[in-house]
Amino acid sequence: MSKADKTILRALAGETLPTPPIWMMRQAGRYLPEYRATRAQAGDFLSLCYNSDLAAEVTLQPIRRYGFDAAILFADILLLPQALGADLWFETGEGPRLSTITTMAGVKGLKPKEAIHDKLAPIYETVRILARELPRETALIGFAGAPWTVATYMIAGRGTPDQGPAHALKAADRATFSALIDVITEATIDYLSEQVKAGAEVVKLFDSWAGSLKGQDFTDFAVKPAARIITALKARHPGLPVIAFPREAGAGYIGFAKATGADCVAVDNSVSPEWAAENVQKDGCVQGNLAPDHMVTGGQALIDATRRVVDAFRGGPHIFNLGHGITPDADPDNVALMIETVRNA
Ligand SMILES: Cc1c2[nH]c(c1CCC(=O)O)Cc1[nH]c(c(CCC(=O)O)c1C)Cc1[nH]c(c(CCC(=O)O)c1C)Cc1[nH]c(c(C)c1CCC(=O)O)C2
Repeated sequence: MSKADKTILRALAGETLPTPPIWMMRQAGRYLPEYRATRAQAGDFLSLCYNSDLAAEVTLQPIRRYGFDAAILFADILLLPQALGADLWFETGEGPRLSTITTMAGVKGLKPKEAIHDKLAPIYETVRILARELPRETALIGFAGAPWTVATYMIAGRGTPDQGPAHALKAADRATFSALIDVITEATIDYLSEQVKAGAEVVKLFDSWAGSLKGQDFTDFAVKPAARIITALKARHPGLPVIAFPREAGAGYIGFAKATGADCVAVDNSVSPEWAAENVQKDGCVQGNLAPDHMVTGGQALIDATRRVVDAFRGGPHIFNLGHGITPDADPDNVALMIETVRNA
């Protein structure tokens, strides 16, 4: 089998396949007992991210268990801010905490992008291990956070329900806010480029909080940074496929692929698959969008909803996925049922 036969790469190139390739956001995660065991062996989540052998191991676990068509590098979008000089830690049961950046002096105090690779070297090593060890039919996806989403954590120092602190800085001190977006954008290009050099075949940009950017802000801080990153990456790595995920963008999903140069737009489950087929898939490959709750609840409702997603996207290129990451309370048997349903639909 040659690289060109990997089903995800075919879908990303615009091919309509009889059965959509499938992978799952957060497919390596706490719902899997083998993940919990390896995480315990590493000590904590960040130690797992920076231990290349163990990070490769947890990336491979869902591939062995389920035979997904793609593996996603095990890491986190907040490793980049840490490499830029922010402090980062995870509060058990709560989530990430970072030192905050809210002034121009703070932005100027970040490390130059050339300095990020020392800290991120173990991530590139994880990619190299995976490029060697993955089954030949499995594509390897690298990723980074999109600048807006990463900035929301760097400004607030934590996850926030409405991204209030980032919106406040954007309103009060546009120059500082824009300078931070620029620093993240430039560093993200180099970070993803190193992942590609190490063996990532696809890259995905996670803009988890894109939905809270409205109007011109969506254009300036979701569309434009993504376009800049994608243009630069494709100049360095001709033919590199890119998936963009402007989560909860709603009408902002329309035209996003054309405006950014993304080969595929991942859609969350707040839009119906029929709407996404009509409005987004007309421009190319779509990824999504089964509600992650079905991985908890299972049963006939899971089967029906899975078939509905497959049927809605049958007329064009599609990568089957959830609308957001699988949650820790999911039942691994429901994942198997979803995959069986997709492959027999
Ligand atoms: C916002 C964001 C983060 N990280 C990420 C995003 C964007 C996607 C999204 O919206 O989910 C992206 C991410 N995080 C992780 C991956 C690895 C690849 C994958 O499995 O999809 C990816 C692509 C591992 C992870 N990142 C995290 C875990 C759980 C850590 C653990 O094992 O305790 C995993 C598997 C931790 C994390 N990391 C982050 C938060 C808010 C949390 C805490 C919430 C939680 O616990 O689920 C930041």
